[in-house]
Amino acid sequence: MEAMEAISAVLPGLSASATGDPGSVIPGGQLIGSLIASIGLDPSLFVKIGVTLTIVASLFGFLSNAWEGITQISKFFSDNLVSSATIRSTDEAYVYMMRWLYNHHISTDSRLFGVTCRKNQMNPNYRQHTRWYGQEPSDEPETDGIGIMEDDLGPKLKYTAAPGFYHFFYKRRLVLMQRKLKDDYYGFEEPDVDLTLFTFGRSPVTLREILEEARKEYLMEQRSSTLIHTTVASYPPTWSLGHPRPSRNLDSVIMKESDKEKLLKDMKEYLLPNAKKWYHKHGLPYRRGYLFYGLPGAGKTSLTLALASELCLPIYVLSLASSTMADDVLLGLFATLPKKCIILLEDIDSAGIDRQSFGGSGLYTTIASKSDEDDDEEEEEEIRKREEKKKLAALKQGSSVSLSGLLNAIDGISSHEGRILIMTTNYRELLDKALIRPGRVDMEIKFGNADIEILEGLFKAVYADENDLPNFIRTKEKLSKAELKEKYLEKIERLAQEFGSRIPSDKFTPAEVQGFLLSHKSDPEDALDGLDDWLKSRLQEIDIQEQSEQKAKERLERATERKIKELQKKKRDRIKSERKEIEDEEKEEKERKEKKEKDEKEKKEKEEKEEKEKKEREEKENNEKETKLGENNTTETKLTNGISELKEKVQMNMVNGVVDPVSSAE
Ligand SMILES: Nc1ncnc2c1ncn2[C@@H]1O[C@H](COP(=O)(O)OP(=O)(O)OP(=O)(O)O)[C@@H](O)[C@H]1O
Repeated sequence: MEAMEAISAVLPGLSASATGDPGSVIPGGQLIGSLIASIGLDPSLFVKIGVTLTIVASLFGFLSNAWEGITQISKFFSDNLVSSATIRSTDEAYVYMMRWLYNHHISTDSRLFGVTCRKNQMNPNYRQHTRWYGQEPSDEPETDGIGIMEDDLGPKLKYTAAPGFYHFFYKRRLVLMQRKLKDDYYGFEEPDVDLTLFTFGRSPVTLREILEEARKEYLMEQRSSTLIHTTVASYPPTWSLGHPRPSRNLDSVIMKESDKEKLLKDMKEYLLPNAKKWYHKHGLPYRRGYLFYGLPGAGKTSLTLALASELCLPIYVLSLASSTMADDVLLGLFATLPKKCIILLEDIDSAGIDRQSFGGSGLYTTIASKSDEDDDEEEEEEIRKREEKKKLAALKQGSSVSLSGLLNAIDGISSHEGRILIMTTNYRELLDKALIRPGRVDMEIKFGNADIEILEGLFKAVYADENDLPNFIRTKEKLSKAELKEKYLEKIERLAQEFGSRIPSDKFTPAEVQGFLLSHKSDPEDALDGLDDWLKSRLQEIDIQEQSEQKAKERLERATERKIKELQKKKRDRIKSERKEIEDEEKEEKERKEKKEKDEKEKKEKEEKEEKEKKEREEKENNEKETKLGENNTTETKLTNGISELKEKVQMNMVNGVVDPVSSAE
């Protein structure tokens, strides 16, 4: 009964039916009521569920409206009352900011943090540059601004703020920071991150101050390093900043002092503030070019790096031997160079190799265009050069940069003024003259094997480090630090001279000698002790190498000789066959002429004969005619005479009356 009352409270129609009230509002209510009653459920449960659902629904509605309201308010705030700056991790400014955050201990000590021991974790773009010259990245500050330190066990962990919201105070102002992964990051590639800074208020001044401070701090730090830009293998290739390399002291490059001084003076003069005006006044493009040529490992790249450090210029490195390099790419890269920089063009001999090897234009066109009458010697020399070039081309992966493409890039319209161009090559003799003519190359520096001066210099460069006073000077005297240093330097000077005198001059590259010294870097005397063994083994190696090179050279010479002979034979055969052709032609011509003359003669004779015959025939005919005429005349005369006789006879007969006049006449 109680149940029925409850039901009737919730479902009046249903209860009405149940009680047999004909005024039931819900059809079937009676049936549902009796079903609920029959399974013994308390209908008030439904009431409670219904009420709860209603409350939850209302709460959701309220919350969603409240969220909407909050979103609107926050949007209003961010649109009107908040300033923000967003930096992508692919941008250089990101590096400045991350370094700044690291320096100021912001985000690295946050509760949520990312951890890695890998280098350059956050920036895939920059990571590519660590492959510069095949070297492993050093422990210099990385692109996400955090230096990796190593302990004895290996790289230490580094901490970065995880994606999310952080806050910090800058000049007593609250700054919010959000690190957010790019939306299209799927987890299997390196994450690209957006860093956004917010300040309250409509003025962006605080944010700009932070960014400017970060930029200054970063660039000041970089002053002690050289910024090296390389190309990224994207399409089209673009410049990208690699991780900075520690500045290289010019003194650490051992070469002829006079060359070094001359070069530095020239570059400094070129970079003087009024130099540009001077160039323009004299109608010259404001550019300067240098060629460093010679053996590999003799210091060309080292000198470039040291010059960049000395002159505080960034370096832009381009390798023409790279297979991705092409004329249009080169032009594009030159066009985007900054106003003052060093552009280092490596392996310039590889420009145009393909073209020359396959005889498009250039050297081989020149050969081809030479007439056959040229000196054999000259031709042999050209063939030799060609063989060498082919060999070289085979050694290198073909670059598709043509000579004209390179020249265009160097001093074409799109080439910026103000830059210093340094070209390096191991094969100066293979360069096109156009490439190294004055105006493109204003100064050349040759790098060769180490002579005695360089050997001593290399020794001193490794051991005479004033900051690194050695422990190998053992003396019982009590010496001050300065005295100890002097003594040490004196000793190094002596050892350097000994070192220089014991190594054959011009036999080893500076890189080789440096390699040996570095294997004894903690003790100069140790280096001298090990020198004989090293020299013996190296000289043996060099001997073997020279022998095999000699053999290869001889093989090449023999092959070249054979080729030259073949070509000469071909040439002789060709000349011979041409000569024969000419002779045959001349003979044919002569025969033709003779035949013609003969034919003409014969024809003439024939004509003459015919003429003669004709004449004779005519004469004969005439004669015959005349004879006939004579005969006719005789006959006529005879006839006339006969007729006269006959007439006379007839007349006589008539007179005599004997004959008929007609038959007598017949
Ligand atoms: N003249 C030098 N003075 C000091 N170090 C040198 C010198 N030459 C070579 N080295 C050392 O040898 C190594 C190779 O030198 P570097 O790369 O400058 O040679 P390179 O002439 O540019 O060679 P490549 O033609 O192969 O590019 C470097 O580690 C460098 O420090």
